[in-house]
Amino acid sequence: MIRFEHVTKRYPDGTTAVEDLSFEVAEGELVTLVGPSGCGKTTTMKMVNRLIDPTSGRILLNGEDIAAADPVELRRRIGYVIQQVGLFPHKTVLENTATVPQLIGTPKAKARARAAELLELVGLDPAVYGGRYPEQLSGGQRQRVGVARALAADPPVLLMDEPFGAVDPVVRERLQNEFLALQKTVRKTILLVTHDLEEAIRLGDRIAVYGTGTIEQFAHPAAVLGAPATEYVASFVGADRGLKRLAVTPVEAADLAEADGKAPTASVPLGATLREALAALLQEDSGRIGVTDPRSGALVGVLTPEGVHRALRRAQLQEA
Ligand SMILES: Nc1ncnc2c1ncn2[C@@H]1O[C@H](COP(=O)(O)OP(=O)(O)OP(=O)(O)O)[C@@H](O)[C@H]1O
Repeated sequence: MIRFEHVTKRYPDGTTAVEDLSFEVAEGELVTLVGPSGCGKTTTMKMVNRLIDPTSGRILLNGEDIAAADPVELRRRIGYVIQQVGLFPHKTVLENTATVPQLIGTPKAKARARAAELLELVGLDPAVYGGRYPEQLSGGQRQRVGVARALAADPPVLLMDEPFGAVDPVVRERLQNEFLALQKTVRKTILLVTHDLEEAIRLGDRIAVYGTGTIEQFAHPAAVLGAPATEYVASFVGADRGLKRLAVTPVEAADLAEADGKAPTASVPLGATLREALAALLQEDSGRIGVTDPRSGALVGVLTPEGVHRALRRAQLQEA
């Protein structure tokens, strides 16, 4: 869906923001870009909707080189959510949400009906909040409006730059969870920038861990945590509670998929830690291991990297 091919961006002052980036985001996938300040995340993102053009390399959207696309037309297909939300202060919540559909010619009544639906979807009752102005909302509510507005034109692709950055940790976590539930329904192709590893792990189907201007590892969250590709990723991840969480979180029945077909060769018992399970999983070319009943030894189900990911998310929620 979104494909970077050897993309480099050098700013006129000589700063190389990103160098030789190549990666692909599949349709319906949520990829988080994580890394320290100044590593090139925002530059990567802004090249997708042509707020910035690459110095070399190319970016394909659905196989089409975006360098040939009309930027205005391109941005209609790509929703953009930024930390400072950028709501129009003199427009109501409903008007703000309906802005893009109206710009592209959706009749006013229809655009507003759709806006009300979306507000409902992001957890804001349109009857209560629709008529308010942005300054009459909390930070978290404003961010929800930002998400609703980005979804209003129903773009297949969403770019989100620290979308939950400006709120306190408790609200942030709630917004993240609501957003995950929403993504299950809308299945957009999403690139989300964050400097927060916890957020990257919780939200990402896959994570791109940035060094300086390059991606050090692009992988499933469990692989980033369990098998960091470089020393740099290991130290970035090591500073986090993620690895410790692997060591203290048990494999539960809810994390497993059904054991159909051939039984996996390796297995761990239910209740083994995620770290043990991940160690076994990383040795298995099939990408799945069996999980057995600790007493009878009977196969209970199979564990895949997605199961480890689910278990980690569960553990994070329990800690919250
Ligand atoms: N217009 C510009 N001109 C020159 N250098 C720039 C410009 N914009 C960004 N940079 C530099 O490019 C590098 C990457 O910046 P970018 O904003 O992409 O990083 P980031 O990872 O998003 O950082 P943050 O998390 O702080 O937003 C930084 O060194 C930054 O100073």
